[in-house]
Amino acid sequence: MDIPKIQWYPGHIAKAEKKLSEVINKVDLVIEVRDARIPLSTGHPHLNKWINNKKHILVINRSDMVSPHTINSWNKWFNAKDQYPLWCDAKRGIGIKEICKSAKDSRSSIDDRRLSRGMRIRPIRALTLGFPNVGKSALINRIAKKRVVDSARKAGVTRNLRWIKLESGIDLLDAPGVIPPNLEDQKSALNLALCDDIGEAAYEIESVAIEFIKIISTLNKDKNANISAKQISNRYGVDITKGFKSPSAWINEAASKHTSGDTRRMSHKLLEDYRNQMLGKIALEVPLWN
Ligand SMILES: Nc1nc2c(ncn2[C@@H]2O[C@H](COP(=O)(O)OP(=O)(O)OP(=O)(O)O)[C@@H](O)[C@H]2O)c(=O)[nH]1
Repeated sequence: MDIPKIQWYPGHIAKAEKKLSEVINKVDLVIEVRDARIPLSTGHPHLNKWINNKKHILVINRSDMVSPHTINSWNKWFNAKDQYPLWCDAKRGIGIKEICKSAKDSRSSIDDRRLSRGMRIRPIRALTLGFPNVGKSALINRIAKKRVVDSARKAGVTRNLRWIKLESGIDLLDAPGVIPPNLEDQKSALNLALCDDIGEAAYEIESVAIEFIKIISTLNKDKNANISAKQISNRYGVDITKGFKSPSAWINEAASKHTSGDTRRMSHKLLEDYRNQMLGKIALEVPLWN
């Protein structure tokens, strides 16, 4: 696949990664948050190195944005790798109880570990961590049962650490840890761009929109995703299911109908509609068994 180039600054990433490791060192429990539409692209290859032997809960947020069928397939895939993700919708507060219970359950092994190292027992310290825009702040607010962090604010890891006391003997860091996007893998970078996890300055919006149409026309061959292709065809009045020439021809035709022929504006509209769930539940990644 000819994936559009997505730019980033390596120096910026190295600095952000260093800061993140410093924060991780101060906690006992890492609540890693990923995006249900792209559970692999929102996982970072260095994460295991950063979290070392700390307790780790894998949360997949935005469960409302994919189908129950997709969630089932992913569960089978993760379980086969001995991983047990907890799915949630932090916007509506679904799945939060299970995350709190899992954090509470991890207390005893963290306490035992501290005791075995001759350390005092204290409330365990937890950090939510993940790529930009996966829903970390929304999750913190749900876990804390109050608004402690602005859900759209760009939270940094540099300011003073402030802990929120939870009822269960857990102190939760009020700022999320932001993982810098891993853009070496251009396929993941494209998925992150589609889900708005990378600033628009880093990519050419029209080529990303063309890739999106390519993905939809491929998904169209899968009967479980058929609804999305129909929904998109109906919404814009340009058929993506049959008589489909090429992704750029589709964008041109849609642009002539909706944005006075402006393909850039049409690309923007298409991606915003996807991100705002106007196009149905579309998973950009599905499990691949090898
Ligand atoms: N549909 C849906 N939207 C969500 C969910 N969780 C968060 N959002 C929305 O996604 C947007 C981003 O959420 P945040 O909580 O700010 O994401 P974040 O990971 O803290 O983002 P950064 O601060 O950029 O790192 C907000 O508009 C939230 O309302 C979810 O489970 N489902």
